[in-house]
Amino acid sequence: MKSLKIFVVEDDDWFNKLIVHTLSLNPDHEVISFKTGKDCLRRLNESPDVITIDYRLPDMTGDELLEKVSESDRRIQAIVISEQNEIQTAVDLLKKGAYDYLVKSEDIRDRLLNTIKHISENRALQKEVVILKKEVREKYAFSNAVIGQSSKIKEVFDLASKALNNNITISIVGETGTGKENLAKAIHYNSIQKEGSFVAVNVAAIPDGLIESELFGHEKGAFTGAQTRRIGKFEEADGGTLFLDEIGEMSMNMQVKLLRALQEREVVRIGSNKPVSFNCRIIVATHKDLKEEVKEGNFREDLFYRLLGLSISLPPLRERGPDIILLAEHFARLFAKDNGMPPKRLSDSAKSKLNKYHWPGNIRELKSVIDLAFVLSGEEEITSDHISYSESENMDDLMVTELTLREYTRKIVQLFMKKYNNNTKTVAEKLDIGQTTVYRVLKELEEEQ
Ligand SMILES: Nc1ncnc2c1ncn2[C@@H]1O[C@H](COP(=O)(O)OP(=O)(O)OP(=O)(O)O)[C@@H](O)[C@H]1O
Repeated sequence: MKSLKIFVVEDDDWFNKLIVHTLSLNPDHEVISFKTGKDCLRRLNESPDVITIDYRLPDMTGDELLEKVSESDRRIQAIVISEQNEIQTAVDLLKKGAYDYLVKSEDIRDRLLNTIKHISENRALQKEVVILKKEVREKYAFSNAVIGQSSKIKEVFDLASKALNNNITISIVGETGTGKENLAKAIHYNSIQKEGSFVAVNVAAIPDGLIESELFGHEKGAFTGAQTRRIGKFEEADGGTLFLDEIGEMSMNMQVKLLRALQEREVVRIGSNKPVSFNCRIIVATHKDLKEEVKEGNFREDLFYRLLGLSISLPPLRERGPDIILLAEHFARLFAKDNGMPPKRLSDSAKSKLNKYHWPGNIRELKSVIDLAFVLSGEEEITSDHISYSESENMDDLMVTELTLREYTRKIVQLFMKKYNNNTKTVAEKLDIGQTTVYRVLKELEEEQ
């Protein structure tokens, strides 16, 4: 299939042939020629991508035809071709929506091909953007993006769903890796803000001196290094969602400016005195207890209340019961898909090991544990042998995870075996138990695997 349909409207026979010939040299172009504006309008329902319009047609002027074309379909790109180089006419036509204004000069063929090439590239990019937007939307459809069926995560879904049809500020609190940004994106792509952009700023990652310009933008020359004007994240997120991660790390000085911007719903770029209004949803996230931060004088109380909005608390993974395995299976499928590999299942021993761990790094940690297990495991199955935690399991960690006495015994024996180089005699002495007990526990562990 030809990728670009071009209508050529030109009453001069010789020039018409020249343009048609020039454009038809590219096999991707389907070129249809007309002598009058009316003939062209009659076939507009065939949805051309581009129309080249002679400025002086026998039945109407170039701008009349341009207006009719844009009224009928704004996506059609019009190139007006004129005998004379009249700047004012060119400006007027471009204002009316013409893509380009070319003069019938010697290099018209090259210039026309160049313009068509730009249009073609723009079209391809636009198509790509539409496809990508659709993909992102599918990826962040709630059921695909926020995996979980535990009662705690269901409460999160219920709360989040209340925010989809309005622009209420949302504050998400949760330990590191609990999925705060993931939830913020899912809310954005399912909300009335979804046509705008999702713009994320990690407050903790930007040095204090740069955060104002990052959020509010700056004018050219506003400070050393500001070589061009740059719009800030508030303006970038206009119509969409601004996600401020690690808000608890913001300096007091910047908190005052943020409060002012949120109250006035406008920002002032550094080096300017003209306020620019914005209209975006704000979602903030933190792993800190902001109320405590307010009490300690690290966070402004007025800003705290301004940002509180709909408050969603994301539970740590260890409190999400069945979600641990659901997520583990999800990440195993994802790893297989991303790497073009066949899927693998999780053995019962693997599931049991995953369920017993206390997950200090939450979902992010689970994802990397599963990625590694996938790589280390055999063809079809991930077993407990392939599951290893980066954090060494010391006695403190042991107590964080809730286990039965029998399971604690096994863990303790395992730890001591590691510590004393698998010397069962020393382990038995250190634990003040018989060596046969050590053997029995080790045998049980072996049988379990
Ligand atoms: N419920 C979920 N379902 C599927 N994937 C999830 C879920 N929650 C989080 N993830 C994934 O876990 C990883 C960590 O999530 P995310 O970055 O959103 O956490 P965070 O709380 O914002 O982390 P931090 O506190 O470090 O900023 C990401 O890869 C994310 O896609």
